[in-house]
Formats: sequence, structure tokens, C-alpha cells
Amino acid sequence: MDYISTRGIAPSLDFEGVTLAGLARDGGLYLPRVWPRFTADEIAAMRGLPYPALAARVMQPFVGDSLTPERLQALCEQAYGRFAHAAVTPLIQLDERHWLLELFHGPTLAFKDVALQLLGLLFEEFLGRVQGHLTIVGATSGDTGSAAIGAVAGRDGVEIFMIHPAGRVSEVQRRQMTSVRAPNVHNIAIDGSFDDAQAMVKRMFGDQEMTDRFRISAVNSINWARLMAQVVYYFAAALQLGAPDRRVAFSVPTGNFGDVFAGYVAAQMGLPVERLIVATNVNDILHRAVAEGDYSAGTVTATAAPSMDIQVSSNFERLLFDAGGRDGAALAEQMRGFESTGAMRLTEAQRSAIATLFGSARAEPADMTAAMRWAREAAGQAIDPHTAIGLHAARAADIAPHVPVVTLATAHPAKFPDAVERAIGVRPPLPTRIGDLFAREEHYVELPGDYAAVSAWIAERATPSA
Ligand SMILES: N[C@@H](CCOP(=O)(O)O)C(=O)O
Repeated sequence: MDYISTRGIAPSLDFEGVTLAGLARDGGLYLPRVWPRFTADEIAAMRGLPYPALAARVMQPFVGDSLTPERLQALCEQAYGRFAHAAVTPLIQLDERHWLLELFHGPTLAFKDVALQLLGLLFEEFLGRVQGHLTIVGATSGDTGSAAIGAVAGRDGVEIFMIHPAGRVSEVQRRQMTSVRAPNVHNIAIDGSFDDAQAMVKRMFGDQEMTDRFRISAVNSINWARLMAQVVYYFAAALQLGAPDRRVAFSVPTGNFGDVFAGYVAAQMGLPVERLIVATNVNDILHRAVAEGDYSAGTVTATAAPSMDIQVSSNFERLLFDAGGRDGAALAEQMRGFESTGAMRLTEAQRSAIATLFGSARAEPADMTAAMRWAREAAGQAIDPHTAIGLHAARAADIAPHVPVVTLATAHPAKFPDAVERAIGVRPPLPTRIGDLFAREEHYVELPGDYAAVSAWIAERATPSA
């Protein structure tokens, strides 16, 4: 499989190349040159496969010659063997048409584990072939940080620098990152927002002083391998609900647009997806983009759903590229305009292509609370604030009554105990596997929200690539 950049200039790479590269050198994001497509019979034959086998089946076309099918399956067995639920991503029925897809049974209690447990193994596999050293630089609004650290802590040949916005993640989220003691893990809290952190990470890929010395890669969903692994759970859920003979809708709480873009990829591969509902909090750039074609970033507002406190959504570029006819030069110009003004209008072609599959909704804080209460009262489920935003959007969506609607439950409620307790009066306990979190010592540095300070701090500590 051959991968191309959304901005049309960086050289194409194979799967091993894009996994190690992270972001394309022209500032774009990698995508497969063509979407692999399964027939309805091929999808039907996936029914009943255990999750690791399904994962290997769905991902093999993207992996191409970079791994044999046997090796890919072995890595999937290893990655998903660490999940606390036998189904890996169990589907829970809420009422006659609404379902929750629980994606938080991995080691750090959020959907990020589904991809990052595998990505850690892929890094190790591919680095073993090139005998290199990798410097991973990541940005997190809460969940990616601990999942990425959990996936690479203590591994040879890799070190990770994870940047989070100081004071804008939950205490559980922060402790999950900063209490991991391993010589290859470095946590940085910056004075700023997630968007500032993400902008620093992207800038580092274009900083020749850094890229000449260090082999920099990404664990955020700008890395294609992240998205690829997230495609699998759309198949897992839809197959259980009757695909390929039945269409299924998904509601996805999203900030960086990676999780919902994985659903778009599943649809391109032939999964019968009726609708993808983009659910946002008051940081609603994605809702405005889908509903009105207005992609303009406002100031990031801190909310009780901090992982979605994002105004610049990296993966939206992938959708704009694909929906706009895959014209790299035109997209690069459109993105340059956005980068200099903070605002962009979608073209008519992009808007109409997006409208064929996507809907969207913005949840106010009261909507989020109401959804948490409804899940508790109607189905006995405690859900986290992000999942509640997805559920609000799912229940508000205008979708034919015979179509099941699956809300992605992206994080365990115990990651946000204060918000959950405020809404439903019950404080969700931490699962026993991380029950001693509050007794662990934390380690992180606080730096100004300034690229020069952060890149200098990283450069002093990172291991040169050769
Ligand atoms: N919501 C994320 C932000 C980063 O998103 P990613 O999917 O690109 O890693 C987080 O919790 O860190």
C-alpha cells in the first residue's frame, strides 16, 4: 500500500514509512493512495471473528507488504491481550435503538489504547529493522498522553516527550501521565491550550535543526497507523448489529477528528454506515464546519469534557482533501489560508461531499448533564462527559427509526469523577488495575507556551538519531 500526503509534495511512503514518519515533511497528513474496499460477502465472512483476528483482517490491506498476515495477527493478539474485557470493545444496549460502544477497557481507560497499544508494538517492530532511535513528540488534551506513554514506557529505541496544557486536563488524566516512571518518558505542562501544544508538535516536524538531529515521530492521530487501528471497532460494532445486511449510524464525540475520520474510512472500505454524527462541546469548530461550512477557530474554552477542548482539528484536513477531490496543491493553499487567518470556508464540493455522510451537533453543558442522567436512569449506565456529548447528539439526530445508533463511549467515567458525581450523584471508582494512582509520585516540568523554550528543553534531553 502506497501513502500520499494531503499537501501533495512529500514523497509517497509505504506503511512502515508512514508509521515511523508521523507527519509528512510538507506539513500534510498521509492517506492511502486508494481506499481498499471489501465486498459484502467479505464483510459477512468477518462475523464472529475474535477482535484480534478481525483487526488483522481489516488492517491487512493498509499494512501491505510491511508485515505478513501472520505477524500482523500476532501483534494484534499481543496488543488486545492487555484489555480487561474479552470482547475488547463491547457493545452495550441502552434502549431499542441506542447502543454504547465501550472503548475504554484498555490499560489507560480511554479509546486511545485501542490504537496506541498496537502502535507501540509497530514502532518496536519497524525500529528493529532499521536499528534507529525514535523521538516521539506528542500533544494531549488528556487521553492520548497516558495511552501513548503506556504504550512505549520502558521500550528500547524510543523516547517520548508529551506536552499537555497545564491545568486543563482532569487530575486522573494528569496523574496517569505524570506518575509513569521510566527513563524514556518526559512530561511537559505548557502554559496554553491543547491547540498551542499541537501547533508546537507540528512545527517541530518542519524544524530542520530538530529533524537533522532527531528522528521525530508522532503518536497523535496525525500518524496514519493510529487511525487505521480505530477503523476496526466500527466493523466490530456494525457486524454485531447486522452488517453488511443492515446499515448502522455512529455518534462520535470528537475534538481532533481522528476517531470520526476512522468511521469515514470504514465507510470507504464498504461498511454500510448510515451516518456519522460529529458531536462537539462548546468548542464547536467541527459542528460549524459540517453544518455551515465555516471552519474558523475561536478561543479554546475549558470544559468538563477537556479531551475535546480543541479548536484546530488535525484530521479535518484529511477529510477536506478526500472530499475535495484529492487536489494536494489546492488543499495546501486552503490550509495556508487557515494557518494565517485562523478561518476558512469549505468549498461547495467539500460541503456537498461531507453532507452525504456526516451530521453534527453541539452540546451545551446542560445537554451533557441531561445525557448522563438519561443513561443512568434509562439503562443504569454511568457514562463520562465526552460519551454524554456523543449520546446527546445521537438522541437528537434525525435518523430513520429502524437504523441502530451507536455512540462511541470514549473514556471510562472514573477518569472524570467530579463531573460524573455532579451529574448523577455517584462517584465512579477507579478500576482496581489503576487504583493506587493517587499514591504515586508525579514527575513533570512546567514550561511557557513558547516553541523555543519547549524545543530547547527537548533538544537537551533527546537522543540523537545516529
Ligand atoms: N483528545 C486528544 C487530543 C489529541 O488527539 P489525537 O487523537 O490526535 O491524539 C487527547 O485526549 O489527548
